[in-house]
Amino acid sequence: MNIAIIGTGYVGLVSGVCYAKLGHRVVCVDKDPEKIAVLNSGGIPIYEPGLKEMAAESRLAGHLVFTTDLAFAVRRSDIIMLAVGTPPLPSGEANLAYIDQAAIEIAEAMNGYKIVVVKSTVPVGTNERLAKLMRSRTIMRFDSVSLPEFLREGSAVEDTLRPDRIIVGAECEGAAEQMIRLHEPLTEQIIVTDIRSAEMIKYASNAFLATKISFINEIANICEKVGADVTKVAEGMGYDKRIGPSFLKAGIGYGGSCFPKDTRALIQIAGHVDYEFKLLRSVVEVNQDQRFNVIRKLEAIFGSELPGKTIGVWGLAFKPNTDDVRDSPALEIIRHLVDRGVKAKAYDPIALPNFRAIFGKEGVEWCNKAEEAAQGADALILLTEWDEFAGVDLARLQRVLKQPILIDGRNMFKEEHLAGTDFAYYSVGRPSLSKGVKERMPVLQF
Ligand SMILES: NC(=O)c1ccc[n+]([C@@H]2O[C@H](COP(=O)([O-])OP(=O)(O)OC[C@H]3O[C@@H](n4cnc5c(N)ncnc54)[C@H](O)[C@@H]3O)[C@@H](O)[C@H]2O)c1
Ligand SMILES: O=c1ccn([C@@H]2O[C@H](COP(=O)(O)OP(=O)(O)O[C@H]3O[C@H](CO)[C@@H](O)[C@H](O)[C@H]3O)[C@@H](O)[C@H]2O)c(=O)[nH]1
Repeated sequence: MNIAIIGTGYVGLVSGVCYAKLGHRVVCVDKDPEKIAVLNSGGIPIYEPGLKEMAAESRLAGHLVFTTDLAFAVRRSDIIMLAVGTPPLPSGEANLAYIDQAAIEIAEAMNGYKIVVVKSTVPVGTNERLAKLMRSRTIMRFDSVSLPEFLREGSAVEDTLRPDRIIVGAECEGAAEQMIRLHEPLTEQIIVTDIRSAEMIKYASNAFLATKISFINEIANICEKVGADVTKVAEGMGYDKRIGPSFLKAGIGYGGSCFPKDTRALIQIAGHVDYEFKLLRSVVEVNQDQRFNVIRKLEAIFGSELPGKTIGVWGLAFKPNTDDVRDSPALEIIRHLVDRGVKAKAYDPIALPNFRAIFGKEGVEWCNKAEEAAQGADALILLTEWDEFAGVDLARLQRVLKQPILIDGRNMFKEEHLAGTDFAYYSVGRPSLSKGVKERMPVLQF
């Protein structure tokens, strides 16, 4: 099939490369000429394991083209997929200006029948509104399809080539059939539904996963007070098939370009139909507070002496295997520490340049190596669970730090890692581990 993808960000690029891998003729369009220049020179503007090699193969086979010329891409394609951003407005609502603009440009370029597919995450009713907007700009026939995207950053290629399910929201049977044919090689779980339900499935899925995370984080906070271990609790819960083991990792709360934005947008969507989504409001509130547990632990350890201390920070990305720092909890944690007069030394294996570009404050020493960030620090906080950190020799790390204090915001280390070291170790919802490792530091109560 001939496919045009409008918006070559995360979703557009990964989808485009994967459809090309399946043998389709794909044109990826972006209005950002620098991005297209990077792609045309064989580079990849995002860090995503496996993507660069696959893109190179498909370009070589002539299946994948990158351009800024939207009209060219639309004219030569039968299926036009919208994958532009829908970032949050200050109110929390999705900003639909980019998708509206792209839809207008598509309509004005159309030279015959097209299937117009929305992959971007958009509020319920948006596909219908976009179709009206396009009909006011073209006399050409087209059908609308909502095809929400469920890929995760860091495992985006794998998620796209082996998805749990494909959701197709369509009114036109022919368009739905084309979508089934396109995705049949990937999964048997293709669910065809009406457009509004497809739009809602995306928000409901993200909101549910966010709810699981806030739930386990609250359980972790209680575990710290009652002396239970949240990792054991989550494991025990996860064996129940009705609950499942995934998304029950306690930590510093969720971040990234999707959960924070989509949970707030769903609260707004509900508000517009006069429904207060109380549960989701609490999920967001719990998540917002969870990141401050790291700071509360530092305050409990250093008391009024926290200003002036040097704190090493390991991990800036919102999760491992990505260089995306959008809504990363590390942003707020480090800004808060710097505002309190703390000197931060920060390191991330991949995301440091992106983080530094949006951090917007003085007071951080940017480090090229994990050990450099720990050197001479009064304590180390771990905010992203990169594999690199798991392999660190903690006995050596202890010698590098001014004081052997480690606050593990992701429960990365186990008792055996710490055995034989002198670390005062604090994690999330595992108080027994903290006490067992270091008697001279207090067992923190919050
Ligand atoms: N990032 C993810 O992991 C993910 C996963 C699932 C769904 N989504 C959803 O997919 C959508 C895209 O997300 P993203 O992270 O890929 O966005 P992004 O911000 O990385 O990329 C969007 C791209 O669209 C381009 N663009 C905007 N208007 C354009 C136009 N008129 N013509 C051509 N290009 C245009 C921008 O230049 C940008 O490169 C969002 O709605 C998001 O919520 C994202
Ligand atoms: O048990 C867990 C699982 C995740 N997280 C955090 O949750 C956030 C999101 O993680 P993840 O879902 O793996 O990453 P995303 O790439 O943001 O993917 C989510 O958001 C995408 C955009 O909508 C969807 O397509 C995906 O299905 C959905 O998982 C990260 O900060 C993680 O650290 C936890 O704290 N505990």
